[in-house]
Amino acid sequence: MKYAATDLDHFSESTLHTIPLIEAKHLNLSFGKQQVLENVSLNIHPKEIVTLIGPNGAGKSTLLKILLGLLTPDSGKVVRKRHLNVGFMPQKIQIDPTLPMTVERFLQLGLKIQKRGFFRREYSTTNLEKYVDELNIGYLLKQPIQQVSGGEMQRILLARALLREPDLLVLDEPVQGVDLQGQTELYQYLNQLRHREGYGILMVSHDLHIVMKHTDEVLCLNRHMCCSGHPHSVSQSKEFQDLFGEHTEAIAVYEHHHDEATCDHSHGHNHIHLDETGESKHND
Ligand SMILES: Nc1ncnc2c1ncn2[C@@H]1O[C@H](COP(=O)(O)OP(=O)(O)OP(=O)(O)O)[C@@H](O)[C@H]1O
Repeated sequence: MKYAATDLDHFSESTLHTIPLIEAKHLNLSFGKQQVLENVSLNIHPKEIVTLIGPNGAGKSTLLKILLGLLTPDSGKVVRKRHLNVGFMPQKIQIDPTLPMTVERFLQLGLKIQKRGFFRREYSTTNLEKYVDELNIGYLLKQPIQQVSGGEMQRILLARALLREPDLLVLDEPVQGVDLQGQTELYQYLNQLRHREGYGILMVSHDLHIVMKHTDEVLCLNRHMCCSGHPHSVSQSKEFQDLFGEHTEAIAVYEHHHDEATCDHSHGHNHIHLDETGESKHND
C-alpha cells in the first residue's frame, strides 16, 4: 500500500471544533501516463460547506474516492479526525431490477454503524423517523426501490447517508435530477443540518449558480487546484473566469468555453486562495 490514512488522536475535545475533520495534503495521482491530480490539498471543518467544482474529467470523483479511502494516491496523504464517521451520498447506484427490496429495507441495509470508537449499534429508529419526515419520503417506504423517480432517489440516498450520523457528509452531485424548487430546498436543508448537527459538508456540484449561494468555500479543480475561497471572490477572480469563461451560470455552459491551457499553464499551477474581500494568497 502506497499510503495509509492517519487518525489525529492527540487533540482534546475542546480543540476538536477548530481542527479539520479531514485534510488532504499535496495529493498526486496518475492513471498510467495521465496525471489526474497534481499537488491537491484541502481541508474541511465542522459546520463548513465546501463545494468542489470543475469541468468533466477534472478529477473531482477521483479526489472524492481518495478522501473516502477507496483509492490510494501516488503521493501525499489524507489526515482524518479520530474516529471520523463519513456519510456518503453517491451520484447514483445500481440496484438489480429483480431484487425485491422496499425503500424502507434499503434505508435499513448496512446501517449497523460504528460510532465513537468501539461501540457498534443499529441506526436509531427515532433518526429514521426524523429524516424520513424531513426529507418527505414517508410515502415511498413500502414502494420497491427500483420504482422511485430520480429526485426521490436523491432524497432516499441523502437519508441513508444521514442515518449514519456522520461527522462529515460527502455528496457527489446531490441535485442531479432534482427540479429547481427541490434544489433550493435541498441546499436550505443542508444549511440547516450543518448548524443543527454540526456536520462538515463536502459536495461536488455542476450548478455554479446554486453553489455560489449556498457554500462557504468553493474549490475549483482542474486536475490541480486552480483557485479556492469565498464564492463571491472566486467567481470574480481571473482564475475562475479563465476556467469557466464569462458565462458562469452553469458549468455545462462554461465547459464549451473552457481553455485548458489558460487554467493549466498560465498560472504555473499555482493555487490561488481568495478571501471574502477578494484578497489573494498564493498557496503551494
Ligand atoms: N480507474 C481509472 N482508470 C483510468 N483512468 C481513470 C480512472 N478513473 C478516472 N479516470 C480518468 O481520470 C480523469 C478524471 O476522472 P474523474 O471521474 O475524476 O473526473 P470528474 O471531474 O469527476 O469528471 P465528471 O465531471 O465528468 O464526473 C478522467 O480523464 C478519467 O477518464
